[in-house]
Amino acid sequence: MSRLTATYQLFGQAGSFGKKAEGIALGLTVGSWTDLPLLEQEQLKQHKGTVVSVTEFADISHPLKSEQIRAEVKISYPSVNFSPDLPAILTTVFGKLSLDGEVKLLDLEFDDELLSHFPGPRFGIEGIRDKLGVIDRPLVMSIFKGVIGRDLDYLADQLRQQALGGVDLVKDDEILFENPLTPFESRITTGKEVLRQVYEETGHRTLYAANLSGRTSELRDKARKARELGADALLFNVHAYGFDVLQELAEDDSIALPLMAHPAFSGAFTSSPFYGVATPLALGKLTRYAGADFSLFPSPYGSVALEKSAALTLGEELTKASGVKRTFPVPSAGIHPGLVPLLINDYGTESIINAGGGVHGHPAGAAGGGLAFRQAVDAVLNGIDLAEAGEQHAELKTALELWG
Ligand SMILES: CSCCC(=O)C(=O)COP(=O)(O)O
Ligand SMILES: [Mg+2]
Repeated sequence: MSRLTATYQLFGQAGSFGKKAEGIALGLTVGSWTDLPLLEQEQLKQHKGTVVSVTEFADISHPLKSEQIRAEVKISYPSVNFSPDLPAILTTVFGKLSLDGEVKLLDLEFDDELLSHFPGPRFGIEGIRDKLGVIDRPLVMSIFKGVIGRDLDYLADQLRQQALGGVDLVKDDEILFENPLTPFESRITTGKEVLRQVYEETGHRTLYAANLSGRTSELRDKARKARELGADALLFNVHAYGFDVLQELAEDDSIALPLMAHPAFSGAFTSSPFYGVATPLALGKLTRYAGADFSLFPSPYGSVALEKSAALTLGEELTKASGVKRTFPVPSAGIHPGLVPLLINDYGTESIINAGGGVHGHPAGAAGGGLAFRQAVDAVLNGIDLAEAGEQHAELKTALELWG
């Protein structure tokens, strides 16, 4: 019988966790158990949650309640209890429970039967590399900045400068929504023309991800229109909408565009050490299962930093072998060329170096900023120290002087 196993973090008195875990396993499935007549127990057996393990960490006490220690409990739920979609799954394993004190959902393990309902990314790392024709290095992405209140000409120029810097991808900022100055459809058609011109002039291909936004009921039609207009990819604020909305978009054959998941709003339910959902599960495994080809997240070193082990586990969740294609890890926020060695060391070549301010803030403009990143990537892959590479490349040297 197919089952889903959830791992939770709890705090409490040593020795108290077995009872607590049993309460969760029953409370989220059949309710009471030992009070039931044998006949009813037999009828409900296949629906009952089961405590798989209880692990107490006697050496890790609660930072504010010293009498309490940390524990991890694993509970398995029969898949027959829920329909195979993330809203039903999340409500089963962490619905009412998420409101019940200091409980954090750390992980979910899907068996093969359940995973077969989650096709994952349509393109994945290999599919995106095929589109770009780049197979042997981390990709470089930049972000439109300061474009609210600006017109299409301004956007077109900013896009041209970024593409001339040799970046592989450019994404809208997640705060650029539908607006009269730069409507979604015009951004796509104008962007396509700008990138075509740059390709003709330089032979360099850049893909543009426009922000798919608006009411949920409008998204499918907007995304289909984007495809008709020749869009390269779509940015999506998945955590403001919900995983299932992403999955619907990813599975729709009439959309069939790469989808870039932005982490906006996720901090609201991942950041607490005591509550919510672990970051590697939310921005890693579930974002991948829901079909994102790219997952953006705060790197361990930039301006909005994630705790390092969570940031590394997140990257592993996106790329480790599983029944679905791999999602590109995109560690972001406050990234500048001096961080490229750390990023490649931590995330390897199957990742994307992504920067907004670190591209646009370059004294030689966005084109110089993009070049500095590409020079930093090439230096790292060739085993050359950045400072040494900076002696050969003026853009990199300037960036290192500015940001270190
Ligand atoms: C919090 S990760 C998302 C990255 C992002 O959307 C962004 O605008 C980063 O910009 P920055 O200038 O910090 O590179
Ligand atoms: Mg942004």
